[in-house]
Amino acid sequence: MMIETTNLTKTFGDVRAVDGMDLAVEEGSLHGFVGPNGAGKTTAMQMLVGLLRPTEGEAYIDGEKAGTIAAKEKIGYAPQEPAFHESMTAKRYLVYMGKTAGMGSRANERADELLDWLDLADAADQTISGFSGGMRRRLSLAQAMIHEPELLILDEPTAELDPTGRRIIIESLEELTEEGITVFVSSHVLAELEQFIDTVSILRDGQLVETNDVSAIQSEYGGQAFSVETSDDERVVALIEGREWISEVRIEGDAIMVATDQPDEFKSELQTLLAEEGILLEGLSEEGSLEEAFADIMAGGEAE
Ligand SMILES: Nc1ncnc2c1ncn2[C@@H]1O[C@H](COP(=O)(O)OP(=O)(O)OP(=O)(O)O)[C@@H](O)[C@H]1O
Repeated sequence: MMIETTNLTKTFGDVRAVDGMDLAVEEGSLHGFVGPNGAGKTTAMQMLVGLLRPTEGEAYIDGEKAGTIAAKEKIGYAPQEPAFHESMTAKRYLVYMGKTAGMGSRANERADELLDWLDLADAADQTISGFSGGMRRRLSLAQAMIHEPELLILDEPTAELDPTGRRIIIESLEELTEEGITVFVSSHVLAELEQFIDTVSILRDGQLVETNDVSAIQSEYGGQAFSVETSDDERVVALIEGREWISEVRIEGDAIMVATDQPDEFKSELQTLLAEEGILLEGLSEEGSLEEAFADIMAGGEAE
């Protein structure tokens, strides 16, 4: 396991910010760490990176106890509110961070690679104080990656970004999947992560509510729901019932309600079937998403 915690707990006075968390994240996975504001995500991450000491329980990073040098060397961390040396240029800052991590002359080349990768090459020689919010997030990600860590821990890397800024970060994280890096990324908006994470843990009031494959959570909580209107609803229901890309189908009023954990498959198969049968598609709208499933989990009091 890349991350393994047992009864990980942190209390601040009466507040159990993280409460008996047993978490396991496999090497190479892209793991979403999701929960509403105040759920304990930042506190848990700070224990994993060794910035906070657990009140109870333990955390291990690839077998090394969290907080030890051996564990820290494996981790790249981008905090929720990154703090930079504002008067440095982006390039100098990255090289400096690389050297601090013991990289030597390779830091220079690595900084250029990362600036390039994160669309910051043109800003390499600008001082950080003039950077926009989006540029700061990207620089923070570059900083986390400078020493080629095995595990990236990213605290809400897309928070407060405009859609373009979000897209650049998410696309960058998607690319990491191919490199086998383990990514542990938090957000309070599951929809932002669900397109690229493979496993997810959901945290509420310091406790893990659920930890599973994204696809399992999607099907457990109904997956994606669609409302479909056609010229012959009954015939369509008869045609699609029992197909492996359908979890549930029924007629509700003037529409067919469909739940599926394979929405893309569903949409393309439905269109093929309707065309073959000469049935008209009069309306197709998305009714629910993992985000709604998440809202149900949050509201459902399912914590152990
Ligand atoms: N240093 C601290 N002293 C006292 N209470 C704290 C401290 N740090 C966190 N808390 C409390 O612990 C709980 C969890 O906070 P934490 O920041 O870990 O949540 P979070 O899930 O990261 O939330 P957000 O998405 O808002 O950052 C909150 O109730 C918070 O007020």
